[in-house]
Amino acid sequence: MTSERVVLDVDGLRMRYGTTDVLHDVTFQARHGEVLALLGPNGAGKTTTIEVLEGFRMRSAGRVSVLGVDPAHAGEEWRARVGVVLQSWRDHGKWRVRELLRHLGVYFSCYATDRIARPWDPDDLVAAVGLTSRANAKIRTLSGGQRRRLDVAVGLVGRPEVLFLDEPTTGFDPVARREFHELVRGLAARESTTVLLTTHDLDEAEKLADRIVVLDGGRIVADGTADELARRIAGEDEVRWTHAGQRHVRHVRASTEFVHDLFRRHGDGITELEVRRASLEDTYLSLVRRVEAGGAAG
Ligand SMILES: Nc1ncnc2c1ncn2[C@@H]1O[C@H](COP(=O)(O)OP(=O)(O)OP(=O)(O)O)[C@@H](O)[C@H]1O
Repeated sequence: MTSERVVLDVDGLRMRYGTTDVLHDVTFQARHGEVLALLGPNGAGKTTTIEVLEGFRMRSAGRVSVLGVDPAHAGEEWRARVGVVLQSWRDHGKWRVRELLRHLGVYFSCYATDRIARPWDPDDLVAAVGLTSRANAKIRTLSGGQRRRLDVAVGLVGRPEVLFLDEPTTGFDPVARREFHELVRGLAARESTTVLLTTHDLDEAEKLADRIVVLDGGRIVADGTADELARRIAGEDEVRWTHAGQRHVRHVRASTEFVHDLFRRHGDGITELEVRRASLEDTYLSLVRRVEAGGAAG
């Protein structure tokens, strides 16, 4: 459930490396408890955007506020309220999972508030990321997907109010992916955590995100719910039917009227009717092709 409070506020963000601009005037907001997915082709600027918001990169221009604070000048207290999932726990191979989480949690205890108990209890946290059976295992014995779950647990140990996830489910098997999606939805629903994630998995974006922001060539080319984007951009549904023993396929904008008309003309002669609405994948591909061809974004 989202409230009106703006937690991420990005206005006119620009990033330049040498003489190359990689982010042009990026503007978006996320509200308290909202899950926002950043989508876009390789090199679109997703990681750069998320790293500026995490306070790990200095922007070239624009205004950025995370929990009301500019990440470029934020202190320890702000950092304790922000969760970042890094892939940096590979070097702690001799540590055990619960032991590492307990150790890292100590740092957050002085940032506990009346509302937010910090740190997250290590046993509850290993359960939340599905690592209970490996809680006493040494990190070097974890599988790739289990290490990635540990990365997520490390990002969560301080019960962050905002969580940044850069391609979080790379290397997850389908079960781990499903559990991770439930974890993120649960964080947003129960803890009102605001989540910004990047992904190349359109299915993941559709399942997880309240809103999707599509970046291409450093510019925002679409911003809305998966349904809004589909309606605004792809617009065409696929209708398949059989008539007089012949299979037909048509792509139409107004499929309901088209189907009415089909039945008016052929009545019971229509069999095996299927209507497929434009998926997020159709929408995304149509959008990226349009941008590549130099057309206006939707
Ligand atoms: N340190 C850097 N110096 C120069 N150019 C950089 C640097 N980091 C990123 N870039 C460039 O900035 C652009 C955006 O990169 P970024 O990593 O943000 O894209 P991305 O959308 O996350 O891509 P991917 O999906 O491949 O991870 C790319 O053209 C990249 O080459």
